[in-house]
Amino acid sequence: MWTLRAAVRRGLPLLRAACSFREVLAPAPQDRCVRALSTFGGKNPDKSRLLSGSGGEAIARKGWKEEGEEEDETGVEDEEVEELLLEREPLLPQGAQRVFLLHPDVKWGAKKQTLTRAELQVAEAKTLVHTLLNWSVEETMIVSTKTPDKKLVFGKGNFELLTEKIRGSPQITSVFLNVERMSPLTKKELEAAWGVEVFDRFTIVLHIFRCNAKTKEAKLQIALAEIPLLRSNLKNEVAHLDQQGGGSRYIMGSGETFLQIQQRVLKEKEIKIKKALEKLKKRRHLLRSQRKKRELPIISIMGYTNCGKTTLIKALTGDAAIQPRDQLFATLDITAHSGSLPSHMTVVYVDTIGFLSQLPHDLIESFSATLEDVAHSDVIIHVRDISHPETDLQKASVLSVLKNLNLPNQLLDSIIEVHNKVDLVESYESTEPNAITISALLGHGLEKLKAEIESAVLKATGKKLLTLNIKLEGAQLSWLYKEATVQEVDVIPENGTANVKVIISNSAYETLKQINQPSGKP
Ligand SMILES: Nc1nc2c(ncn2[C@@H]2O[C@H](COP(=O)(O)OP(=O)(O)OP(=O)(O)O)[C@@H](O)[C@H]2O)c(=O)[nH]1
Ligand SMILES: [Mg+2]
Repeated sequence: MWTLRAAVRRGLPLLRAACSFREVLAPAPQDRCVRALSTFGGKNPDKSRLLSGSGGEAIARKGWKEEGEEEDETGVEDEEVEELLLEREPLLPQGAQRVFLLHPDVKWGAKKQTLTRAELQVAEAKTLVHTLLNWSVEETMIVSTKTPDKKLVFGKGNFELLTEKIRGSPQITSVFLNVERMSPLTKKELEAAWGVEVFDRFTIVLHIFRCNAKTKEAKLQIALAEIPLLRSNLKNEVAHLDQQGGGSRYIMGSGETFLQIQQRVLKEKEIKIKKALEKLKKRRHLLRSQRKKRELPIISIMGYTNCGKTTLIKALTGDAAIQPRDQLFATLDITAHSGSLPSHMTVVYVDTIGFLSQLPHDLIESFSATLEDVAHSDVIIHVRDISHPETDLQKASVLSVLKNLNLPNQLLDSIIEVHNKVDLVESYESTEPNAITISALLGHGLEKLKAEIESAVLKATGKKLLTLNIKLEGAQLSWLYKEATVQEVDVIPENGTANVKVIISNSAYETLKQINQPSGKP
């Protein structure tokens, strides 16, 4: 008796061909503008303890690249992207920064944050700062305000105290005002009063995104998200020029003012970026339908940033080339990796961008196109870092984003919730009966998870996993190869039959019975 691993024969060699993307296969280069965090909540162990991969298979490393594609068939030239990204002003100053982290706390009214506490928001803001190379938090302060929308954010008394404090602290080189977005006017006024640069959450997150984006699509999406920022900066600059009698004057011979010319240039840039993104999106749709034809089930791995999505995919696929990093927004590009389940069924795991509560709106919108792919998956795994003090809030943020993605109800109802990083919580017991507890880093709980994924895939795809006894003569076996997914064939030479393990839809199974009654048990 001999065994043929059909999954290996049929699936994986096709997929190996797709591993030519050096950009993602190569170890992630040391980013010049962001760093890996040495700790997150002070708990993450040394990365050298990551499961070492056993050389598992990886597919479609960049976007949805698959079999037979040329290195770049996206229809969007590198030069085109480079041109669109040219002349971008740095968002943050280069070199070391000692930051005064200032959190405006609204204690009541519509602007009050109900789901979180100021201390935890500050902890998240600190993690963002620590993601930046050579940046440190010099001091943190939570200051209450009733007027977060006013130009100077704080009431008169608090504002004066803050000004005195910042002006009297030469070691502070900049202020991180932990609000989602600050108007250019507020920024200008605060910087004038405090004598240092002031940044909001949007700018910091955008900077981290710029540093971590690797594919054309991610880079262009970020460039698109920057356009509103450029527009409001432009208005600000023109107001400034106007004060000096310049911005609104007509530029000789052009019939346009400086403001109009700049606005037109921005509009043209926006249109070009959208066009390029549209081309990339079409490409993704094409690849998606090719993949569907091959009937590889798709499992999307989603969750809050830094919860361990990439580490889990590494553990499930054994792919040594995957490089998780202890960093917020380490993954910005949707990538797909193949793995196999207990029955040897080959599935595709899709790594996605992590969520952050109060992620600036423009950024969410710019990434929603990439997340569209999630709607076409068969199963979603929601990974949670249960060692994080705000794990419940993180869950709520992720679920609310998922709801807004207009995913089919069936997909939403079958989310597998995974409680990761159990190794960091002593005697962890989940209160949620269906959750699966794992340590992606140490490889605990993965077999149970794989079994759960397998049954979810079979349920979602309406397929059965059967072992059929098939006569070798005749056309049954080749019919099964064509119409179903053959997992394994155990040939029994003594009676000229084979036990065939197959994943098959109900309708195909009925047809098979009519064409040629199999002589075995399901
Ligand atoms: N202790 C422990 N650390 C883990 C576990 N899983 C992941 N980590 C660590 O958590 C950090 C983040 O892991 P990633 O896999 O990059 O997280 P991610 O969700 O992909 O993050 P983003 O791509 O930034 O959204 C890394 O330092 C991992 O080593 C786990 O089970 N236990
Ligand atoms: Mg990741």
